[in-house]
Amino acid sequence: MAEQNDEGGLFHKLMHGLAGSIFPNEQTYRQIDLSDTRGVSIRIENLNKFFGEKHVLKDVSLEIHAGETFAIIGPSGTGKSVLLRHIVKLVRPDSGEIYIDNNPIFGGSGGKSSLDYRYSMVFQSSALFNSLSVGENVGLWLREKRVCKESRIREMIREKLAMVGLEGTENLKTSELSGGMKKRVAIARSLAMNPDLILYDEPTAELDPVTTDELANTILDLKKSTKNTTVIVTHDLNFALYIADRIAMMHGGTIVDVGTPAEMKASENPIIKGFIYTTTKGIKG
Ligand SMILES: Nc1ncnc2c1ncn2[C@@H]1O[C@H](COP(=O)(O)OP(=O)(O)OP(=O)(O)O)[C@@H](O)[C@H]1O
Repeated sequence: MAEQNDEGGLFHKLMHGLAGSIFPNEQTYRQIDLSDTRGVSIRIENLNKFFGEKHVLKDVSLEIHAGETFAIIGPSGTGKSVLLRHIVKLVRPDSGEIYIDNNPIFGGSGGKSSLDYRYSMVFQSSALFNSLSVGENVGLWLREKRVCKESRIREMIREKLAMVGLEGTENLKTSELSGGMKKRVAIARSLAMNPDLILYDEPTAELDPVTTDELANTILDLKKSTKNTTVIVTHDLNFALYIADRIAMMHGGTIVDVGTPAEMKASENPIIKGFIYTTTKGIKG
């Protein structure tokens, strides 16, 4: 499992199915203007990570622009999730740095180390609390941080559920939902904090093709109504081609290439061509 991070504890973050936020101190929570969301830029420089003898990330460098929907694709076990977890400081690199809006998050030299941006992560499992209703799950972070009055929290829960096409579901039991609905509730919960950065780890895992399409359209709709930066790790090539502004292909712990969906489809790189061929079973289109 991922390591303890230095921003308040891994358990606390995972408990909510989202990564929370990086603020210099707890007081800042009470001064948050939740209507003020921006997209953040991410610059990953020469990141290396070893697990024992295993060199999982090999000098990874990557730039993700503010407001972009960026997909990281590649076969299983190539380091996609490990890279994603570095971006939210669930894992520390052995060397290298990640800059968010030009601030080094691991405290390298040349910038402020304390940041004030909100990020949330939608985990593969959705990580909802079955004992809570849909609305209670969505409102968890807002209530815990007491960022606004209860009446506004209820309003925000309704707004976020509407954004993912689940209006009127706040009183449903979470345990009664389908996999696709759970995923959308998990997204609504992540949206509750109006994140500047939202990360998805294998969002289409365990979803059937119809539900995957619905999820893709939900994410595309969110792109129109939010300014945040979105990073998606997936091995679902078609999903990435459909929703991403740009895509990075990972293979064996390195970034093979980065480009728009059209550029990736037209790539002559044998690793990318091979991945497209195997995931589409050779079907052209
Ligand atoms: N905490 C850890 N301790 C030891 N090894 C790990 C840890 N986390 C990941 N790994 C290893 O790092 C490699 C990359 O894992 P990662 O989960 O990033 O792959 P992935 O590309 O996301 O693929 P998948 O979609 O199958 O998860 C794998 O070999 C995995 O076993």
